[in-house]
Amino acid sequence: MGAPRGGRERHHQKERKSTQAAANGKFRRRKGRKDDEIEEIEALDSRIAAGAPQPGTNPLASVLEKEGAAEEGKDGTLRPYVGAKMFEQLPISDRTMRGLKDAKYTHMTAIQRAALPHALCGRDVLGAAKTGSGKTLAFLIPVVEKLFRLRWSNMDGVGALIISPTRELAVQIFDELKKVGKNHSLSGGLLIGGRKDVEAEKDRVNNLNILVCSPGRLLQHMDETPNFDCSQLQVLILDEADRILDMGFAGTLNAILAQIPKQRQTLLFSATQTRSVQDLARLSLKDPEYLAVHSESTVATPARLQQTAMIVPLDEKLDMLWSFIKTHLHAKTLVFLSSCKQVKFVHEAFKRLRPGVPIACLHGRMKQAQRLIVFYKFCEAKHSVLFATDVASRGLDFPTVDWVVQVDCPEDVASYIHRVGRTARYTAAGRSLLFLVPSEKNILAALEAARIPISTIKPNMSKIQRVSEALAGLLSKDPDLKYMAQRSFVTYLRSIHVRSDKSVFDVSKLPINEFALSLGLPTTPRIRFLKKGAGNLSQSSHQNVEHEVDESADDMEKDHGGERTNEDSSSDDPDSKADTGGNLKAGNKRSKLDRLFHRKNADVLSAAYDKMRSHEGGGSQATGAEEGAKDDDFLTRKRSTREAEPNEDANEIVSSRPLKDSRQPKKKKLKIDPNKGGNQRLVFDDEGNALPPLLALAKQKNLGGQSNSDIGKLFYLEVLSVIY
Ligand SMILES: Nc1ncnc2c1ncn2[C@@H]1O[C@H](COP(=O)(O)OP(=O)(O)OP(=O)(O)O)[C@@H](O)[C@H]1O
Repeated sequence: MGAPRGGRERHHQKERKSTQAAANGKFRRRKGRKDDEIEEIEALDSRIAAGAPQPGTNPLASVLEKEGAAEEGKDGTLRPYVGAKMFEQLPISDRTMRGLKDAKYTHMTAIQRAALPHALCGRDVLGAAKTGSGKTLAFLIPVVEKLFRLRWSNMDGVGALIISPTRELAVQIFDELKKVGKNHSLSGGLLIGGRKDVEAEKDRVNNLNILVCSPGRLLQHMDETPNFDCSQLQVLILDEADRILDMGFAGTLNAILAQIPKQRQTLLFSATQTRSVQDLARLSLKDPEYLAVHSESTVATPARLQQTAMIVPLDEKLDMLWSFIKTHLHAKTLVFLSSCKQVKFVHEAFKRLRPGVPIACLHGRMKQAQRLIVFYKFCEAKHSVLFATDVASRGLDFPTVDWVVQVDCPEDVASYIHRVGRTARYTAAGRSLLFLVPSEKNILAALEAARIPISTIKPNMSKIQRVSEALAGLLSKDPDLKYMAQRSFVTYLRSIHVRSDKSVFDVSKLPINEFALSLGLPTTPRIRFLKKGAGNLSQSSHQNVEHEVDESADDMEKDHGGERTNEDSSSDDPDSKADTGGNLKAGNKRSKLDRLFHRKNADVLSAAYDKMRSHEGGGSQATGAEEGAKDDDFLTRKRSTREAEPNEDANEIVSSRPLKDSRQPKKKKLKIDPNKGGNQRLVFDDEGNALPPLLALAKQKNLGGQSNSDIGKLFYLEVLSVIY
């Protein structure tokens, strides 16, 4: 039964009226929102212009009288912001402020206090600050704010490029961008090598406003993607610029710079600044503000980092590493080796020996999805050991790393600083241990000259657990493992051979036959590159010399030659160079070592070894490990060098945020807004193929209990996702 005709008509009229009223209301609300936004932008612009810091000054030197968010413009004056200590004192939008609050970012770190006032004014910045001191936010906030104040929309295309040296770092920056930008209606994308479906990216890339990229992939899009348009670009960010150059991306970077507008803002950040970065800055920055916030610091590494070195004969390195792991079963440890092949071998061999703690490896020859699985797993692990090459040394923010162990000596001081910087991040404490073979002792003087306080310690020999025999047993049963050991042996010697500073790296001083035995090899592999000019190192006189290791096999693993490729090549990775003679190039750079050592704006660290000893029982060290002894039993003090003031950084980094929070593992948030037009979330399967949207939605529902492959998928789900 229907309503009487007149009644139904009246009912429809009423419905139409209310729909129209709702539409008008919506329109008014939307218009109101727009007006509010314009008003907010005008207010921000005025405040930024009125309070701009003097060019050439460091805002850290100023102090704002009144803390907290005073009410804006009540008495007609515009609130100053130079010298601000809290984000809410800055002229930044309400949307960004809400994002920062949700992420529990309230107080700024020193580099943020120094760089943000200049960067918000649109100035170019060359920023240097210690590892773990918050450089990422120092460049992300200006990016988001600039585009917001320009009322950038999807129709405007690419407004900002953020270039990172490694894929993992790009992923991490993208995670941080999502926190800061989540309340903005800007879109962002992650463009990194190692994914097959570059075609799908090509369809979307033009609609995205902020691109976080590795250099190779970005240039690939610039060259191959029809209509890829960066002509409206407003901001360029170069994170870890010196690493981008060290990895051989100078050519790629030049090609990128040639294709973007000269009229733009450029921000360039790194914990270590080299001559090449200064050259790059001259080329790509205009009247930049040089902000080196820790240059006056008495130490160049984080204040809460306790650093030690230990002289370890080459043929005892694995015993020492094994003993360290066994005595630190309750720690989270990052172990650096110099090449992929060493990482692969040590990881595989130790895995078979079952140390009693989860172990994993990360290097540039792994498939991209696998790399991200390892990356996220290590982020979330409480007790774990990760064997890595320098692919993990820059910028990566693994939470709660207790120890960084450098089994192989870093190439230079900058490399040392970045490696140890994976621990003691933000306000956390951490420890590091450097193994040096006797002939590498000279690097200690260079580290001291670079204001790095490092104590020399010696192991407690009664705690040493030998592994060579166990390795020999494994290798005798497994030819594949034996081959890995041979290649690890050759690659290590080659890495020393190509380094130019012979006062530290002298292959002729190494006990190579003993080294081979220590890896479990019954005979010493023959090494082609040592035949000539290897000084007193004579392999041929040794009866145990084996057939030459087929180095051509190594060569076959070389990068595909170019810096750009769509596939899983290592083109975006430092390892591709490290394993294949790329060190020669790096070796040339070593002629600049002296200048590096005397660099003024490196990082900082402090921490007396005495304090380290008294630290016993704190953190998650080996206390309570059933199988192992305590670390302090294993490591004993020999000599202490310069000792820094314990709380040097206390005034520079203040946060109301509990320490625990800064060390929380990053949880991925997946948000779907089906009403959002323009940019669509792309979803890829394990092979990197794009999935239809509905299937993608179905898959996202199952992300609760993540298997390994789910974690890999998480990364792909976020490629080209929208920032809400
Ligand atoms: N203002 C802040 N308040 C609280 N935590 C912060 C703040 N700024 C940064 N952090 C946290 O400090 C840690 C280190 O920050 P970030 O990774 O940006 O350091 P970085 O200087 O870029 O280090 P690296 O030189 O190693 O790349 C991160 O976990 C980040 O979330």
